[in-house]
Amino acid sequence: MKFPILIINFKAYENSYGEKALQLSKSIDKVARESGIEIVVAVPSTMIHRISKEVSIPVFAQHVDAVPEGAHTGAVTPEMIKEAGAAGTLVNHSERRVRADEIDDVIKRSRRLGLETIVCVDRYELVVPIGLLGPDAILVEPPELIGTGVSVSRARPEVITNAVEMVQKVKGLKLIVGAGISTGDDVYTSIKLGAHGIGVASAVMKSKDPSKVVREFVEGAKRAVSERITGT
Ligand SMILES: O=C[C@H](O)COP(=O)(O)O
Repeated sequence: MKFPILIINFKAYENSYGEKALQLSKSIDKVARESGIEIVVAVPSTMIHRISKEVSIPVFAQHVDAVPEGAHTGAVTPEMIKEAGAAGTLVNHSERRVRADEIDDVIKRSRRLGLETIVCVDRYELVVPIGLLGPDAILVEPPELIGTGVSVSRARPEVITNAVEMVQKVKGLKLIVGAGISTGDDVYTSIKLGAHGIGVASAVMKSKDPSKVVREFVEGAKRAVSERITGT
């Protein structure tokens, strides 16, 4: 992963699968290539193979099951998503919580397989304990703001500033923030406050013009980074 980063979680929206998801991924891929900003799409497991063959951006799973290979009907393991073409996986999303020992197992197995992990937590207090398990990034999202269009950067900026302080205690760990991110300004503010990127779903997936939204996000990220460089 390169930073700043935008994580676009397709969840199970009506355009998260099939031809619509493929076209959406291709349009996001184009924005990423034109802008040079890293964008990851987290897609349903059934779409990993199809999308990863057609785009150059990293394709992530939204979840994997921490079960060993064997008799586990319906399970999707880290090995399966790797073979399908995934570059990594989200872990412990608030809509798909798992136990701490499962988070640990998925992080370790993923690393052995060359998969990256982004572990979601619902509060900044978990950044250090979960970060010490060794994921590539932590995604902090207050659950009450998810899908509301009211962004964490506007409604709860202290979540970001506290998480920024915490993430510095874990060497190499990157901080992504999300919940309600809707505008380029939300992305700008999140990165200005010290996050390495943002996670988003509804603002892109429910938009009539998702590419436009993603372009606005990219502009927000670029503005924040250039101001950091110039110290403004
Ligand atoms: O994974 C993404 C988050 O749950 C954010 O969702 P949202 O952008 O719809 O608030």
